[in-house]
Amino acid sequence: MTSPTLPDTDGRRVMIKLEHLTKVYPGSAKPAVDDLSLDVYEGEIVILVGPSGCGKTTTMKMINRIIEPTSGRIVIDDADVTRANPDLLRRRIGYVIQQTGLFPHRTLAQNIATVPKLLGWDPDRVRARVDELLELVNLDPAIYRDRYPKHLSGGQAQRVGVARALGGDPEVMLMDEPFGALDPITRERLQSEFLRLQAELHKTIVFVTHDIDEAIRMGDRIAILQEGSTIAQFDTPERILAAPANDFVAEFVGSGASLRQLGLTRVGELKPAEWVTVGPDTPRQEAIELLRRDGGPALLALDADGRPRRWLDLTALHNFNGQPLDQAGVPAAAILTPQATLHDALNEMITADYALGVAVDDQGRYRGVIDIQTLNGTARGGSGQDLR
Ligand SMILES: Nc1ncnc2c1ncn2[C@@H]1O[C@H](COP(=O)(O)OP(=O)(O)OP(=O)(O)O)[C@@H](O)[C@H]1O
Repeated sequence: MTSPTLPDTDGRRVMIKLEHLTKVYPGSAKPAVDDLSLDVYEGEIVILVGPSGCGKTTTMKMINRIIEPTSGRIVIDDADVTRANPDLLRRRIGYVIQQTGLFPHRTLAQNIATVPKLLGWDPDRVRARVDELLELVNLDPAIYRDRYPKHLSGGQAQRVGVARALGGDPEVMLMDEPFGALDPITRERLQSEFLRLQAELHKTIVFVTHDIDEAIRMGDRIAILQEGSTIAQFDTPERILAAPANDFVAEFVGSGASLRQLGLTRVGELKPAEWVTVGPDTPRQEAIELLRRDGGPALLALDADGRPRRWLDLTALHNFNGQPLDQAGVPAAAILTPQATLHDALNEMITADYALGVAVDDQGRYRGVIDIQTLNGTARGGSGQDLR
């Protein structure tokens, strides 16, 4: 696939272009998909999210031509595939669905080998690819290669579904509620695994869900659809949460939007506020004066390596009996690594002694504090960084 690029206004390459796509099922008065136009950039995950029956699956099935559009055009990698041979097209598109669609009477290796075989790869290359893909989705090939789908848990079957879709190394993946039938814990694990995989593979992905949390977690951009696959808003998760385009989107995103927004920001992205700190060898009298001058409720004692250890209030300092300062007072909880989200921060802070999170670097060294104003500022769409 070495065709000329098709830049859009941002200069990013468009990999999938839907133009005025419409589907009217025979006997239906209303289109299931009504004049949908949408661009998907190379290497991004676009989520289609919307209420049941709004036309998400119909849209996906049109992209890989399981369903023929009534009108409109589909362009993939610069080629108009609206009239391309559907069998050839499907070898270039990985398709993952909720029910996995694995062939029950074929081993997992045979399932995963489906497209590579159709592509005419030699048996050694197919075998190597199957093992590589099983490993990629965290299933040991020695154990799983010769098993049958019925021997798998839901999560494992879904992993094999992903491996099979990746078989021929397609540039485009269509994923229709791939994790929809899994319990919440398995679902979150597979979402994380898939995001890690995508960070390596950079596929262009259209992903359908009706779960807004999944959309926010997985999407580079989210198209919120109304009936007839009409786009209510097509934007990044951050902007959809911060500025819903209309009442439909606001209602769909729901009352938890502010909390969800906190899940999008990592502590490492913020400049934490300063706090008064002391080291293990700071003399007690100096610590007391520091705290009095600061007027705050407590000092943060760091150890010799600069890691936060204890909170020291005036009582703790007065009761001090000579031990190093990083062993007095109460333990510093709510320690936040750069990878922690502000949602994690809130969770920690509400049970901490001083309702403060302590931001540390990757080595656990003190960077500053995160307080409720930081969270408030982020939830309200500001920087939330000027705190005290
Ligand atoms: N084969 C079909 N024949 C006639 N109508 C259909 C057919 N398949 C889907 N529809 C109708 O088209 C509309 C869109 O259906 P579609 O399955 O695309 O929606 P969806 O958004 O994927 O829904 P869900 O989230 O429930 O899977 C619905 O009104 C549905 O009843």
